[in-house]
Amino acid sequence: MATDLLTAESDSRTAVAARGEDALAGRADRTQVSSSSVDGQMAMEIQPLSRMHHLASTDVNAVLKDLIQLTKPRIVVMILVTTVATAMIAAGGTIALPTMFLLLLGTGLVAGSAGGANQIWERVIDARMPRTAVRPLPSARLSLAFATAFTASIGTMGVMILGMRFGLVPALVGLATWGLYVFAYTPMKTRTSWNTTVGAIAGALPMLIGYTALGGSLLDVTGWLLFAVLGAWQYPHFMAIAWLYRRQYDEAGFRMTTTVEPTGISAGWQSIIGSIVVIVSGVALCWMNPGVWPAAIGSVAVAAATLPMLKASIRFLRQRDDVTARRLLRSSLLVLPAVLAVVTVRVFL
Ligand code: HEM
Ligand SMILES: CC(C)=CCC/C(C)=C/CC/C(C)=C/COP(=O)(O)OP(=O)(O)O
Repeated sequence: MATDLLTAESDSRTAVAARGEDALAGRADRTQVSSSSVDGQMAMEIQPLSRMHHLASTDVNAVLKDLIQLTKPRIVVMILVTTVATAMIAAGGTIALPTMFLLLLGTGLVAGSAGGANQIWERVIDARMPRTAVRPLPSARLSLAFATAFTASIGTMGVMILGMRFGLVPALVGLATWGLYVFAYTPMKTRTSWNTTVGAIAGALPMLIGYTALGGSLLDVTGWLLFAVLGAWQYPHFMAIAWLYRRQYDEAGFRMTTTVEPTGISAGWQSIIGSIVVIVSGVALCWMNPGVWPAAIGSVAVAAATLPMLKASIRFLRQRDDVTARRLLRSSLLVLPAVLAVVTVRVFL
């Protein structure tokens, strides 16, 4: 998973970026919108004229692939990992499979819709970065209308599933997260590097969807400690990315910590502080349930699980280059599930 992200910017990506800019600038004279009915659903895409023919199964697969890409699937999967943990912590026991399935479906659809709305909003600026130019909208593989209809449909379905099966609170938290991510975080990305803080709040709020869906309350300290773990984790996670893509961000016009403070010292410190807050909130979570020994063992386990990310943050601060940033990103993606596993298991001891 991490290898995809970490792959060096290739020439082909740059070429796609140029094509995407062309398409968005209306210079895509070799493209044409086509539509076809697939399993009762209208599927639309913009295809090169040379490929204009009846939609074969490969085209259907390509459209499905693009729709999945529109939802930022890797982020959604990781959000669902956090949802499983928070739901189990709130339930304090096992959860019936159909209940878990509906929770993951509802949360996944809302999160995917948020990713889609973000890509719709950023379709022009995304065409300027090799990393994002390959996305379905900047590279004109999906039409704006189809992407919008899909994003609205899955978002509505997700909120309805959460509301009807789990109640108003998780549904409203989902809606608020969507709104914060799309209407606050997304426009802030080109204005101020404080966007990361707003993004971290949006990224951490899904913790409260799973938590409130399975009986937790918004007034519980536990729910907010879970929120703090994910909120703080995003600093090392994103500072590594912000360093790796700093030139692309800068050239495209995004204001990130590493573009406004290019030495990386601020990014390094933010990663270290974020890692420490993950340990502190994780340890606090271990003490929220009775039992001194399980709490003490859990605390040591949380610290041990987060240590690779803290060490990688310190190494990055001391030697700010792509190698240390890649290690930091990789460790962040391993540390989050590990910490969540520890605090979840602790509840059952
Ligand atoms: C301030 C908040 C965050 C920012 C700015 C951020 C940004 C990013 C970016 C730019 C990528 C690269 C995507 C790509 O390769 O095109 C990424 C990857 C990823 N993010 Fe985040 N992210 C944030 C929060 C989160 C959250 C809350 C989660 C889930 C809990 C998450 C999980 C992931 C995963 C799993 C990847 C995939 C890594 C890979 O492709 O190997 N991120 N993030
Ligand atoms: C339930 C629900 C609504 C969940 C939504 C939560 C969500 C999608 C969080 C994402 C966190 C985040 C800031 C990602 C980066 O986006 P980016 O725009 O910086 O990434 P990009 O540069 O790759 O587009």
